[in-house]
Amino acid sequence: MEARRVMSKQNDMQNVNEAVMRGKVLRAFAPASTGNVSLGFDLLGAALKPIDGTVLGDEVDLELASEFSLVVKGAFAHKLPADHDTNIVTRCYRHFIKVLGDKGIVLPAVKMTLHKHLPIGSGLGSSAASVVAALHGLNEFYAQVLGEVPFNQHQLLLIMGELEGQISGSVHYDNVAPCYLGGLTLMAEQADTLALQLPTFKHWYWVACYSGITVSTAAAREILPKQVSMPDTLKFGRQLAVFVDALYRQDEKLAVSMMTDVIAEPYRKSLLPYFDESRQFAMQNGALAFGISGSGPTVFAVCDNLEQAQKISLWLKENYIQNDTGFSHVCQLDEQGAVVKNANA
Ligand SMILES: Nc1ncnc2c1ncn2[C@@H]1O[C@H](COP(=O)(O)OP(=O)(O)OP(=O)(O)O)[C@@H](O)[C@H]1O
Ligand SMILES: N[C@@H](CCO)C(=O)O
Repeated sequence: MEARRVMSKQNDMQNVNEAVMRGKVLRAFAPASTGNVSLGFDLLGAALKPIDGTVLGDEVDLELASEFSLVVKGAFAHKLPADHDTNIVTRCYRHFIKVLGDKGIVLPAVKMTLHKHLPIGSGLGSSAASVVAALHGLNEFYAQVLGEVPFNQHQLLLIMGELEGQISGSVHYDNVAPCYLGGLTLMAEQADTLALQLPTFKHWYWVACYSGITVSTAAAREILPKQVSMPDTLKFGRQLAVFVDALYRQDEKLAVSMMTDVIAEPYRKSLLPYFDESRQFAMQNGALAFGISGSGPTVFAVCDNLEQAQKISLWLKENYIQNDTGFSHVCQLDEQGAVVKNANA
């Protein structure tokens, strides 16, 4: 009897909040991210933000509706399957509602609008940005209906990894974690600690150049050897450990000397026309490090000087880009990660 009274009080409260939320549109933004950062295959990732204010990430709008629907807009909307049931945003919604439904929490439906700004199969964590914007948006939207967030940060990140894994072929957090949390993140993948935020070099610029071609993450994983040699294993472990130590001690020279890729780049660069020439130009023109962003084709160059970063970005624009969908941006790390705002304002 008492439990029923509490439940009915909750329902009354939910009805009041639903009424308040009617007509309100919440917009969630999730930034582009670079996975691996050369030395941390599947374990290290960073969120990126162009310094010129360009929106580099996906946005999802949410508003109350009588039934669920998804609208897809934006520069890369036409590259996604026409059937919205296969869109990862729809899958996020259904999963989110089901997990809560299984706990007896029944929520009103939403209309979601995905603004697909990130190219698909780009190496910039495109599906991860949709997953993070959708799930963070749902969590914050329903928090306004329920009075508290349905999932805490850890629970939500677990769901993000699971959903991202459904389409990229394996669960790896190096895009969803930095995209959601911001900054540079190292995966711990423990029951109570999924990802750790690392210190960074605040004066670094990250040039990110997308060539315009598509490389599927699943295909780029398929071409990697199934075994790693003993010398490469030792080098990988040493580089990652020393890099993290160098970050904590802010030893830039040592950190930079660890930024090479023994796991993926030797195999994946064959998928990337003009990779070697681009690396050569970047390194001869002041880059501290250069590598493949995630599974490519985007490449990144790290610089400690804005002029050099701009020069490298321009050269990549003119030489690495293959078609008119490509772009190049000088970025810094996006320390905020996913954010929501009131889209009515
Ligand atoms: N909202 C979405 N955003 C991106 N991809 C989506 C989305 N919904 C469904 N997909 C599908 O998921 C797959 C994503 O493939 P993949 O993992 O290779 O790309 P990605 O996440 O864009 O890669 P990257 O991390 O390199 O940017 C594609 O087949 C794409 O059609
Ligand atoms: N760590 C993943 C990132 C995919 O964007 C990979 O390199 O396959």
